Amino acid sequence: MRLDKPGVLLVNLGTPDAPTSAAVKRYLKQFLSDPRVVDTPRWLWWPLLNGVILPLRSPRVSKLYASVWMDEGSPLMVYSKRQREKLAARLDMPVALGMSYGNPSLKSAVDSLMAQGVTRLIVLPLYPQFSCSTVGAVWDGLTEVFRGYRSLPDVQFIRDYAEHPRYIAALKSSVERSFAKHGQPDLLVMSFHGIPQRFANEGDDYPIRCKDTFAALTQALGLPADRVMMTFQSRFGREPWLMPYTDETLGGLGAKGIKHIQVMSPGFAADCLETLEEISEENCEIFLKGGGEKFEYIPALNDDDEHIEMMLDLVNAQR
Ligand SMILES: C=CC1=C(C)c2cc3[nH]c(cc4nc(cc5[nH]c(cc1n2)c(C)c5CCC(=O)O)C(CCC(=O)O)=C4C)c(C)c3C=C
Ligand SMILES: [Fe+2]
Ligand SMILES: [Fe+2]
Repeated sequence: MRLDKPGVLLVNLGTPDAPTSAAVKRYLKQFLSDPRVVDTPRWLWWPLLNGVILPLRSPRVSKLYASVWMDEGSPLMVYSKRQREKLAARLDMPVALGMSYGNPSLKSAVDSLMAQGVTRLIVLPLYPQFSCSTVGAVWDGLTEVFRGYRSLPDVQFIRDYAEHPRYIAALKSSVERSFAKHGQPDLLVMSFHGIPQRFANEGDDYPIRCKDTFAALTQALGLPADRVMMTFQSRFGREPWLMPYTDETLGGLGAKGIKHIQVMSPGFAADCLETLEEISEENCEIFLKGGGEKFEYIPALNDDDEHIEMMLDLVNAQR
């Protein structure tokens, strides 16, 4: 008889092993070679990626990583490891952490669960809003790992959790903590990572899921429509991405008399380069240069207890 032994696979994007040009190049090469992320025909993309993007971007971005690096490592990794540890402490089953790109790889994580006798994988990609470019890539990565196995586990795949009541409640608490500490701002900006508009046109429901989170959190906070706004950050390449863009929007707020803002990035389960540098540093500067006066960044849920409780709920719903 086949035993039923569940185990949890937490997945996030991945991050460089070190804030050096070589490590960032290695990471970006794997990440940007995934057709889920950049779907330009390979014959066109390969020479561009290897000849232009990696040589130019890696040294520049490695300096940005160095500016947010923590004593224990890259913020995304530090918070992801804490999330794994805290969730494991609350569950009576093995919990492993795997990254789509870089280390620890998805394969190392699935291998470790299988070695512990797991027969049922509960896969939790830590992306609250589905996108083909993130959750789709996790699915692909898993099937690639399974390609090397003679026997396969049962798989329960949590597609996303954009409106999960505990996710919204945890975000609400984080906003209320920030309002209590810094005062209520003129505007609360929810900045989500962007994707090419074309992906959405072709069926990716990511923008709908972002709107779902935005609407649920706005309602939970009881904020009027003119005190809250949704934007998209981290544009890459030349084609149009989801709009409005965070940087352009923030740059224009001061002139409209909006002097105090707080910005949160509810799509990031853990703080990382895109929040700690792009939002807290770059976009803060853009807002202040445009005539804004007071800017605060509301941290990601990271290893907050309420966030771990939400993960626990998502896993327990699969039992
Ligand atoms: C090239 C296209 C990209 C798409 C599409 C994309 C989607 C996407 N990404 C995240 C989450 C994260 N992205 C992070 C970094 C990052 N993203 C891209 C490009 C795309 N992302 C690049 C090139 C980078 C690396 C940094 C840089 O060179 O600018 C991170 C942070 C990683 C870290 O180490 O801290 C996260 C997290 C989501 C959620 C998403 C689609 C919804
Ligand atoms: Fe990204
Ligand atoms: Fe960025």
